[in-house]
Amino acid sequence: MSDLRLHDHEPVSRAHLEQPRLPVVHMHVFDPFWFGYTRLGRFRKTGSVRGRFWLECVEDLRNSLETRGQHLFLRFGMSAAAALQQLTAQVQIATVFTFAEVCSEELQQEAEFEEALRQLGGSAKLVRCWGYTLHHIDDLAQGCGKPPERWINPSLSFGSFKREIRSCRVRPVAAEWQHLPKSGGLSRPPDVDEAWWGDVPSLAALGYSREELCEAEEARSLSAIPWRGGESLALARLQAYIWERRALKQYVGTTDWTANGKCTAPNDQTSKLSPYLAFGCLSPRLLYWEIQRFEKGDRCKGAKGLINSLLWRDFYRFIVHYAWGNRMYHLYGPMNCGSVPGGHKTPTKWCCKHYNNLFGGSDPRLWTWEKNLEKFGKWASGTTGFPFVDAAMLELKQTGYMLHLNRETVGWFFVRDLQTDWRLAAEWFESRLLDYDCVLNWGNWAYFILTQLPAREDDRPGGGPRYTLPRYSPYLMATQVLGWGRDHDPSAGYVKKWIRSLGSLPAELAREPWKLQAGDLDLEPLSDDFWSCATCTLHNPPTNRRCEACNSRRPACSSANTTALGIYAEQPMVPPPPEDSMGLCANCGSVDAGWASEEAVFYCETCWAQWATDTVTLGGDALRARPLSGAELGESQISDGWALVPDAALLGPVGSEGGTAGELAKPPPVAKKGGRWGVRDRTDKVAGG
Ligand SMILES: Cc1cc2nc3c(=O)[nH]c(=O)nc-3n(C[C@H](O)[C@H](O)[C@H](O)COP(=O)(O)OP(=O)(O)OC[C@H]3O[C@@H](n4cnc5c(N)ncnc54)[C@H](O)[C@@H]3O)c2cc1C
Repeated sequence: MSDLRLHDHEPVSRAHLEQPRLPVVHMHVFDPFWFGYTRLGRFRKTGSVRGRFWLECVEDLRNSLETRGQHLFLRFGMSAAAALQQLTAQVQIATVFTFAEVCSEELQQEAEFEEALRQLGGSAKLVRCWGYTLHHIDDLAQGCGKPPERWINPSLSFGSFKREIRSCRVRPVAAEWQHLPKSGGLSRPPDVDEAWWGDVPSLAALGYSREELCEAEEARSLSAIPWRGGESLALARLQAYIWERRALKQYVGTTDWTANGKCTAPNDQTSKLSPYLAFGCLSPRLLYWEIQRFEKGDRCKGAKGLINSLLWRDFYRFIVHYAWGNRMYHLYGPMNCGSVPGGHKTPTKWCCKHYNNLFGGSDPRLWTWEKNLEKFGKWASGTTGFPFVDAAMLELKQTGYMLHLNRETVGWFFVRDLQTDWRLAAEWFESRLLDYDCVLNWGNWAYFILTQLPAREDDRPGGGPRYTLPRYSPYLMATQVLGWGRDHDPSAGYVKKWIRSLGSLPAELAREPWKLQAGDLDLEPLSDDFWSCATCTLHNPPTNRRCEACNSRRPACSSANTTALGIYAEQPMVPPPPEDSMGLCANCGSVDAGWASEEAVFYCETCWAQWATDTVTLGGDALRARPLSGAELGESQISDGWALVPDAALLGPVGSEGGTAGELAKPPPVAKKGGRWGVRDRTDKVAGG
């Protein structure tokens, strides 16, 4: 069983209903592959916080089955194919019902399992059922009026997907097998010794170290939501969110970034159901129908917002299945694989538009994609010097959770400002996220984050003068880092929660500590209060070092304020925008807010925006005019990625957190399975429901 629930579970329903006279074995296997290491960064594939959640889900499932007179066949330390062999020593298998997979590693395991089943001889067959999505794959063709292969292509946008899927129905929740009477209705389990069924393993038995066990333990006390796994808790959370707290009215949606105050984790502005959806403890269809039921009595914008979020899940799952395949893991993104077999030869219209977006975006093929472990290490360990980024990364590391808003912020900071191979960051998320889900994580990185690269003059395809301004700002480019910090964490409560050393600073300085200069900590007062000038008595804003009227210095403060700021006493790893943002624009001559270029020439915001618009207009044609040559896109560079980096180079400060140096130097188990970094050019068929 891969979706760890009993409601709306097609494989379980079909196993019980289609051959009611045959006994049914429910099986779950903890394959060591998932507890190994990621390919590039050698991080634990399943961090211990998620590992513990997984065990809780399985425990809950086993209990639910037992209350219905059923058992769960459990094995760990072996693959599902090996477990199948143990199973066949006791029972004869007629049919195996399972969920269809779409990502390469899961497909690889599915293929191994199918092969093991085939080698058993006999007539046993594997039936793959479609699960996971709100819309059933079999309904797409009829609902949308054309076969999905015709319209789901690598450059399909979410907006177009939504338009197409609008007329497709959502099936009712399939709960039929649960309603069968306990005796007589359900198929019986096979008659074998109790010990044979196996037990839920401990984290230690799965190979986690003592430090990792402590980490999992601590996460619960640090997290705003003490996550526990299991279908029962998922259903309780759903009930509480929709019916008890009627929280749909407060839902603003993960991508509605204009709604302020979203980074206080316990609030109801998002559902916090993602770990349950990721482990399949909650069916998206059950959630959908509950939202519809709520809407009948109480119409609200939040209901549409939450359904929209579920459509994002569908979008990624279907596009990976039909179009992206392994291109999702490509350095240049799934729409822009260049000469990769099956990839686009030239950028599509969609990607030109998106890579030249509002932010003056550029084509990822033109980037050097540094393999800079020092930068990555600072990002992952929450020591970039930008508190809004660091707080989010510390929350992820210590609890396994991060709000969508923060995922975007740290992601954009990573690609725009650190300009390091984004796949390493995606792997860090893979390891750490409690709600990790292959298509959602890699899909969001590839579709949402990678498309936000800023353009620089050097990236200009075709040469010749094109931009009105010489270069993009040398300063922090991910505006979310400061802007969203101000909007969503006005009191800096979030930042201070995760970075204790900033606790005594006023909100603005806690968010932007570089505004403190040498000697500032000796000045009075460091609070949110205005301070009055000793010379002229004017009340000055808390961040002013000198009086606005007479230029006198702020009075000295008591020693209580001289907290050790650690890394925040220094400049962050990317220069923040200069404090004084007013100046004479070198382009239009006005005195206005703006910032300087890398050549230290000042331009106002309007001219920068105009430059970005010109980039959008001109970028597409220019890119199409000059497809990159094979020489620029060396085949090995494309397919090998970081595999070209010697093992030793990967042993950085962050990599070493995944285990000892000795462990890290070993070839990762992932490599044996391969698959993920190749390009899959077929779509696997699944059985309809
Ligand atoms: C770089 C990056 C990586 C991500 N990795 C994951 C991941 O591994 N697993 C994961 O579940 N989500 C991922 N997301 C999407 C999103 O951030 C989370 O689903 C969301 O924060 C979960 O919180 P929630 O349940 O309160 O969301 P809600 O707003 O309550 O949304 C309900 C559900 O809709 C789905 N959903 C919401 N937003 C998105 C989205 N943008 N894309 C796809 N599905 C969405 C999720 O299943 C979510 O639980 C990622 C986003 C980014 C930017």
